[in-house]
Amino acid sequence: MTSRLKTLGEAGQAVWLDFVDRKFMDAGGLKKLVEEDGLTGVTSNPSIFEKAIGHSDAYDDQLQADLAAADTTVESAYEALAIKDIEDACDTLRPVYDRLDAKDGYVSIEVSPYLAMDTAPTIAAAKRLWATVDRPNLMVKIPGTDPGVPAIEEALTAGININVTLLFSIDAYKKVLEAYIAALEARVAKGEPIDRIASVASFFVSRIDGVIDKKIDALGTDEAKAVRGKVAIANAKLAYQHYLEVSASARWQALAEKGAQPQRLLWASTGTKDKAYSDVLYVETLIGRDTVNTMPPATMDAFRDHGETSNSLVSDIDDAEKVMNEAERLGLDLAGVTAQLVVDGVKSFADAADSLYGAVADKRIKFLGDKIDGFSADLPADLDAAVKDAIEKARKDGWSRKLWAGDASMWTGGDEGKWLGWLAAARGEQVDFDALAALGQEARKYKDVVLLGMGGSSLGPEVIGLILGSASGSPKLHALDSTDPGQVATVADAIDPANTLFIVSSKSGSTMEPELLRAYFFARCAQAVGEGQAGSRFVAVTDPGSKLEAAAKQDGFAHIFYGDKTIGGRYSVLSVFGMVPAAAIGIDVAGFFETVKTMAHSVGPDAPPASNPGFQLGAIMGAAAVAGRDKLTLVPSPTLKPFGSWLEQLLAESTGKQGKGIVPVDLEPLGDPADYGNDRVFVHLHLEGDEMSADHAKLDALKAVGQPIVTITLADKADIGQEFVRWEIATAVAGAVIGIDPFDQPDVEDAKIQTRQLIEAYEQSGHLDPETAFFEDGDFAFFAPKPVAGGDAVAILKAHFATAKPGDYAGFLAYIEREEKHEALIEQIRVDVRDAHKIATVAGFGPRFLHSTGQAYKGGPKDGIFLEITREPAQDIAIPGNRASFGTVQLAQARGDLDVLASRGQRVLRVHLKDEKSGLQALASALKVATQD
Ligand SMILES: O=P(O)(O)OC[C@H]1O[C@](O)(CO)[C@@H](O)[C@@H]1O
Repeated sequence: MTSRLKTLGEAGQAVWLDFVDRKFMDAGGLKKLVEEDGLTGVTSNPSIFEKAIGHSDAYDDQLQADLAAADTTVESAYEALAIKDIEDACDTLRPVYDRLDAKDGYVSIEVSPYLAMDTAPTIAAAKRLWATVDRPNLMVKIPGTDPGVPAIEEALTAGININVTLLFSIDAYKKVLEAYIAALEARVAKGEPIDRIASVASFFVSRIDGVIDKKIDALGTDEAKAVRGKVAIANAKLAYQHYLEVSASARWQALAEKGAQPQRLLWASTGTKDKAYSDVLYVETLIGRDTVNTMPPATMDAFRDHGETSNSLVSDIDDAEKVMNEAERLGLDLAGVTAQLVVDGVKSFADAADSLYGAVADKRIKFLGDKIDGFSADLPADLDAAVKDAIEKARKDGWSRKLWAGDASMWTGGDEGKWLGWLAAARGEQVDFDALAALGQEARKYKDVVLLGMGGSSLGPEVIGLILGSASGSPKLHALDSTDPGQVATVADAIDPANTLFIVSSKSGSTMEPELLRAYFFARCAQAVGEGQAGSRFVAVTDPGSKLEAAAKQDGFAHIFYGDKTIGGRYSVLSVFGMVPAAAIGIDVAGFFETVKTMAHSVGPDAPPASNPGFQLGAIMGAAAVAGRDKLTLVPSPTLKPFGSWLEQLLAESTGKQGKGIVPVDLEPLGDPADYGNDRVFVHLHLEGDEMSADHAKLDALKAVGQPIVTITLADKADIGQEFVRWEIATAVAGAVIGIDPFDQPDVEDAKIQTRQLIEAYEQSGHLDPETAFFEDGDFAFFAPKPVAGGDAVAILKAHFATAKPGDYAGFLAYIEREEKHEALIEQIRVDVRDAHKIATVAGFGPRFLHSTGQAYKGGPKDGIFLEITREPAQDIAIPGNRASFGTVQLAQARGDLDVLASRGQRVLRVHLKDEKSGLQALASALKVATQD
């Protein structure tokens, strides 16, 4: 028996299938429909692929094989899967296309629904899909939105077959038909053929009744009920009347004579949703010449079973008009409904795409295995719920796309969009791999590399140097980010200036410390190799047009590497600021980016927040900070211990402002559950193979009492580059959740100004402004804007920390040399204070931390209790061209810092150690006593 579906074809209506699925096609389902039911086309949309790919394993083999061949973005991974289905469908329909001489036999694939409101990217996507599939019976589907219409016209003009989707109103349809005609006319004007350009205008039917019928039910009157289930059909019939009118016009006839194919109306959304209606309602009522009905499988089965064909589309047109008039009289607002349906349609396809891309992103990460750093989170229920809310908000607002598009509305709506150059840098686009490889070769002639820079210009490269180390035969890296005379001397003594490459690194090119350090080391180098030769051993890394660039040119530096002004210092590690020093110690930067890119692909605009490693972490950090868990406590495994110093700056400078933000806690040894309050999130960064069983036991204990623990695992230390990307994205996201601009640093500037004033006064007078200790003994002198009561050092220290309350943190700001013995003593001090007061502790060496965590201490939450530590340097170092020595500058920095901290309402006390050698030990002992009992 002939299939009833074939009778539709006889009536001039093409039967298409609104469904794609690999298993169905592999089993020959599509071919069978072509052969037995006269099927002549296939349509797909994001919801269809979401059902096919997101909920089945039929695509896993291909995805795994694709990823093994080459990693790629989520969107490309998805497209490869979808395109394979579309190509197969095109090939199955190809005999139909050939038999009907291009009049039918088409298969549609939709451009990304995220683009529905963007003309230019839609055009680009249409062209890309057309070229990739490269089959004449492909149709690219573009929404008929206002921004979609010009894209449709341009794509058609370029010779691409177009299925216009999401049409609900006759007005929108009219514009689309006009665009089709204009495109054909444009081709004729250019002398291009038009006979094989095909287009359908997909008019959605049942969705209209879905909304209108609800309104009718709400009215509840008999006259309203009389048009129930009729408005969508009437609307479609009148659209067809417009088609007929235009087809009869002279303008169309002129094109038809040149072989133009009609742009067929395609009835979409023809599955019956309301069980009260016939399951073939939206097929039987809309049968007419030169149309298409694309049906979901169930509707197709129903029609095959009991559908009746008649010339329905052109019958009862008067009735259709009456229904429309009645709808208007009843105030059903069809115009408003159809406009809203477009918005809802775009949104529902975007939602489907979120779920589809999410499924692909999750599988991609699973199949990448240990090529991508692992991530898991154990969160208490309340935080877990807040994180899920933040993720859902981010998804609904399209943050992963907004971030990459530079849309500042996800933050404060300020100038955030101008500071996103680091995204391209994460894809390796800021650096010139060949130039870096050449530098790496050149640097092999040196024994050491000394990097002079602060904050973002030194911390990232230092982390790379410490974790990855120099390649064999390449120089050793010394990052110098201090004015501490002891620290400067340590580096100066460790190197031979004649056998050293100096990298002076400053984005702004005007930061005081690298300027002074450059003056010092340039003079030493000149002394060693002769005036005029020193420049050849110096490299500058700076943003174009900076003062450092001018100085480097003047002094004949060997190279100047230029940064990107749209990247802030703390986000600059994957630009020249991190990569020049990395190259200098022999790291293969191009190879390094292979692993970095895997993470960059994972956090792209096409990775929805729930499946995006950067957003997952950022949502946790942001939601936790908002809930008062604002002390992000890093627990690194031994090899990864240096990472925190880079991370501290990123988190603190980005989020710590307007009294809000995250206070990073690095290098505080893990304690027992009783040592912590409710203000922490622990992030365990683990390199497989690193031994830390004692810490694991402690983390398990913390987990057991409901402390939030995030675990990040690296299979190889070379994968540390992925963490730069993950944390940069996460920080930007956390900033959005917290509600601040993560790219400015408003409070660091104040300490710099304060310091400059002190130094300028010194340059004039030869001494720093006098200051008076409020208490002094043989070991210490204490300074504070408000003296702390107490008869001796222990009592003063005790009184200072006695103000601690839950949620506060103690900060130890040490303007002394950063070396092992000092680090160990500071660690001891931190543990004593933490265990005594149950508060988080942070520590920084000055002036290094000023360009890093200093922002959060000044601008972030006002719950810090700071102890600043200064000392009398045993040996000071003069700076060429300056009256002030390094020791004086450092002291001025400490004083400026203290003043600004105090002015921001933080509790501050400065202890000046009289004896450089024994002073810190004496302080640790005093604090031990002060924190006992
Ligand atoms: O690279 P530059 O311009 O010398 O800045 C160094 C550091 O100083 C800061 O501006 C803070 O003082 C950081 O943001 C930056 O990373």
